[in-house]
Amino acid sequence: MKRKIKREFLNSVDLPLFVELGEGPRKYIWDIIDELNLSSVYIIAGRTSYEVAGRKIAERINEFITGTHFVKEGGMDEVKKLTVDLVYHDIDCVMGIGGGKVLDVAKVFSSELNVPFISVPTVASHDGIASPIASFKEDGKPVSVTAKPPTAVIADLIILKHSPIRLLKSGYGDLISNTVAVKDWHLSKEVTGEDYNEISASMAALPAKLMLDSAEKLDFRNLAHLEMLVRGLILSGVAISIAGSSRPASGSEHRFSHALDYLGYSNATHGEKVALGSIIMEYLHEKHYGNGDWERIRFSLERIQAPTTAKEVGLTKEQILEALMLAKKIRRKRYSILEDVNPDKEDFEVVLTKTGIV
Ligand SMILES: NC(=O)C1=CN([C@@H]2O[C@H](COP(=O)(O)OP(=O)(O)OC[C@H]3O[C@@H](n4cnc5c(N)ncnc54)[C@H](OP(=O)(O)O)[C@@H]3O)[C@@H](O)[C@H]2O)C=CC1
Ligand SMILES: O=C(CO)COP(=O)(O)O
Ligand SMILES: [Zn+2]
Repeated sequence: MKRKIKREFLNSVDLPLFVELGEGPRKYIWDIIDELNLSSVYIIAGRTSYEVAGRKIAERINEFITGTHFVKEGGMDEVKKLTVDLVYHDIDCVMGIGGGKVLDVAKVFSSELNVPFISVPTVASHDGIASPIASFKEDGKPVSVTAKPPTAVIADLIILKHSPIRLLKSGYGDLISNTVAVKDWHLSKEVTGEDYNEISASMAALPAKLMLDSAEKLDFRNLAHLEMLVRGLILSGVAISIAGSSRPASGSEHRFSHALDYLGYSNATHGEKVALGSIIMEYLHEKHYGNGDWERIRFSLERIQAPTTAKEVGLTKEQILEALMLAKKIRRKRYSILEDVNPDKEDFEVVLTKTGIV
């Protein structure tokens, strides 16, 4: 199969210019503002994240702040309203301080204004902290929106250490899901000739492997371990920018999670859903190509006390099967183990039983 190599992206990849990750990195905010020659920073935050991190940042850079918005529902409607309200304001940077909902609004808003985006995550629940992707709901259905990646990421490990543990575990789930996403991507390269970027794939897969290798002793309240997780999520975001799509970090396991969202099933977090999907899809990769170790994924999730069964995420067997069948119909162009093996409902039932998900 002759492959079409995409070369144009080499000159046009947008990557974060500044990444500050450590204890109390907000001391660098001044320097970043100075380096970027900014004068009017617009803050987007959540009520909690503002108290946890935003207020102190605002005090530090008070003279540069031109306004603050507290995210309500999130989503494209809120971005559109902000854009209409503020398009003629003097804003030369948007700083998002918060969880995924806040960062997604800030990311897309900054893209609409075409100004730099500074990402200040207060939770590390998924790889959106440094990626060019926002994930919104429209009429209750998930939609992925592509924006510009952050110009700077300022991740304070002390704040993240005290964030809800369930969200840190979700970050772990999203990161290890890259293992499956990259296998799907590689499979597609082999079967369909899809363009594949080794650097992007490695940046996504290696931190995921490191996490899985460390699962035995992982403790997210330990700063060194937490740093490994956050670094991995940042690299995952950069891998997405390099690939020009979420391909390295979103494969069949994310399609399962999107299907659950379409159907409106489960209140599980993004990371919990993609982690469950990873067990299922890794099983298929292992069974059909001997490429994978689904038990290792399940073990690692058990080890960090994240859900590995339908019951733990409030799903029935029928709901999971329905989502798996729907996952096959979503994003069909993104060739994966689902297209390759084309499992039917009975096949999926076997997977669910063998993996102990139901
Ligand atoms: N871009 C992407 O690739 C992806 C984006 N998403 C999107 O991200 C969102 C989910 O993100 P997620 O981070 O899980 O959740 P949220 O952004 O909804 O945050 C969860 C809760 O944590 C609170 N919070 C934030 N920081 C802290 C802290 N340090 N300590 C205590 N509480 C805190 C928030 O409060 P408050 O808001 O009041 O500050 C909020 O109530 C969804 O909108 C989803 O669609 C999901 C997957 C991928
Ligand atoms: O969650 C993501 C990557 O981890 C974003 O991917 P999607 O493009 O599937 O929304
Ligand atoms: Zn994800």
